[in-house]
Amino acid sequence: MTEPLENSIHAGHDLLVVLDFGSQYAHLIVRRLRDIGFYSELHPYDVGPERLMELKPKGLILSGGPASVYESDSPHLDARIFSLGIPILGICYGMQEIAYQLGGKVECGDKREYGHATLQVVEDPADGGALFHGLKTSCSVWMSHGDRVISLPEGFYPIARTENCNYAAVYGQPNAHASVLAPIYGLQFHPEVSHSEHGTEVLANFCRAVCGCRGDWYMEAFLEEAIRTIREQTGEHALVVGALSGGVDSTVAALLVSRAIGDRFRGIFVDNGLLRKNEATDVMAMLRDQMHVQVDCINASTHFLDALAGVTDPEEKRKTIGNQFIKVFEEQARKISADFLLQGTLYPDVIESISHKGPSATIKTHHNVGGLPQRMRLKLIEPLRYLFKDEVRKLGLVLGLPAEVVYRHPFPGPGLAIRVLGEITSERLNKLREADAIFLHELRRAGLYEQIGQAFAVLLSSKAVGVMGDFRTYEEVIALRAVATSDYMTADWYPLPFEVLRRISLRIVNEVSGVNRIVYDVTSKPPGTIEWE
Ligand SMILES: Nc1ncnc2c1ncn2[C@@H]1O[C@H](COP(=O)(O)OP(=O)(O)OP(=O)(O)O)[C@@H](O)[C@H]1O
Ligand SMILES: O=c1[nH]c(=O)c2[nH+]cn([C@@H]3O[C@H](COP(=O)(O)O)[C@@H](O)[C@H]3O)c2[nH]1
Ligand SMILES: NC(=O)CC[C@H](N)C(=O)O
Ligand SMILES: [Mg+2]
Repeated sequence: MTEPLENSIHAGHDLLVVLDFGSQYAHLIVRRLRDIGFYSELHPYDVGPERLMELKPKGLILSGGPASVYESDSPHLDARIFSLGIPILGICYGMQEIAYQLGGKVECGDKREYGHATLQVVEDPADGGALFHGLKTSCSVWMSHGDRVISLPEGFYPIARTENCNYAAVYGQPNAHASVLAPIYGLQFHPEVSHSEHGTEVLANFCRAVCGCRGDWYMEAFLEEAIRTIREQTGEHALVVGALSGGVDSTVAALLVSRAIGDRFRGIFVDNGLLRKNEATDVMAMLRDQMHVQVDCINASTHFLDALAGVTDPEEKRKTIGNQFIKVFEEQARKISADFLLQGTLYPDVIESISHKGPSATIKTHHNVGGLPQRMRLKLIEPLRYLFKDEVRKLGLVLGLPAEVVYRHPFPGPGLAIRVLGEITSERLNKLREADAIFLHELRRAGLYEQIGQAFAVLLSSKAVGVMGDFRTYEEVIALRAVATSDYMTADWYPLPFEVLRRISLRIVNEVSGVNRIVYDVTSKPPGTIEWE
């Protein structure tokens, strides 16, 4: 993701660069730092000193990683980086890499160490104490390693130990080692995980006391800068078009652009006939009347439903819907001669695309508008490109977005089409809409909506026999799905109270005609996915 600095937000903030050696916690480090007010970005471990000098970070953090430094194909830092005069903090593999490169020794330990350990800060002979300044001298930390440093490079000494690890934290004095021009710290434990007591304070000490960062990352400041950048990017006259779904990402992106350029932003909300009950009206009222965004609702439901007639395969549904969306967007953009396209790309999408871990298997083709730019030759605006979802939510609140929009459950682009299993007809869509509305209403009434990551009803593709008022029925089955999740990558089914389930089940079979049976989905992700198709 090498891109010109003037287009990014490095320029305005003290930057900390985290170099990714493949740890599953690498982006957690970035998130922790941002949470405590220090702007940070993830870059690949082999970014090189030239690019780093352009980025001008005030500090470098080397992440952990699955490899062992002494193996032949393990990832290594360009050694010139040690001489850039930038303070460095190595975490786990990062610390082992520092030792390995500067003349210390790392070997495979006889005991692996996972989980809690008690850290003891040791007597400090010089000035390596900045990292633990103001903290207890004994605290609990979280370890996850098999290798260990057995001798330190010249000019380095230990500043903390645990029972199994003499070098749980180490310090290298500037100039004590030939190629070290700024302070270097190493931690064998993981300060970024919440199980490490004082982990956040250790990171904060590194940023503030060692690197001299001011802690200038907060949403109000970001908002002002983002608005300025969008104005510069779009000039005086250009029009920007953006697809809006009422979901938090596209709504926050649209508010930002509207703030910056007013009615030169034109939002398009597509009623594709696959929306939830009252969704088109509610979303339009929120965007237009409440948030004063210029947005048109395009009713394309006949096109979508016609195209979906007879389609039952989940991937074919997604493709059909994606094509229909593109058609609508192209037509609208042509009509108003827009120059820019707004997209709600988030930082995890960017990280994913630079990951050196290689491509992963396609489970589902998630529809988004990513297919648009090449075909329309519109220039892209992606104001949320450096933000995580929780930062987008914070920004939404700063922009005055009501909490119910900010904390709304996500809703997939293909909508109810992937929740009506099997054939999609208006009649079946309507049954699902009614059942889904009852489910969500009862969750809100029971005060459970906010605790659940996502909840919805699914109309199954098989029918069930039942008895209603002495008559035999043979009707549709509804499955209820509610999951607890923070990132939607993994999820657990939510243990809804029996009384709530009982009320929902009773209401759906009584109020939605053509449905005679309700089941509750008790599958986590993995092995299930959140949606059924
Ligand atoms: N009905 C729609 N009309 C116009 N654009 C849509 C519609 N549904 C989806 N999109 C576009 O597809 C993008 C991807 O949808 P996605 O659901 O991933 O994000 P979101 O709706 O913005 O946020 P959330 O993840 O909270 O639902 C949206 O940001 C929006 O640009
Ligand atoms: O915009 C989208 N287009 C899609 O095709 C799509 N499929 C799933 N989802 C949403 O992604 C999250 C994870 O869903 P899965 O566990 O089903 O993959 C959940 O939040 C799902 O609702 C989609 N969103
Ligand atoms: N978590 C890590 O960074 C592990 C580093 C190295 N692979 C070890 O086992 O010690
Ligand atoms: Mg959505």
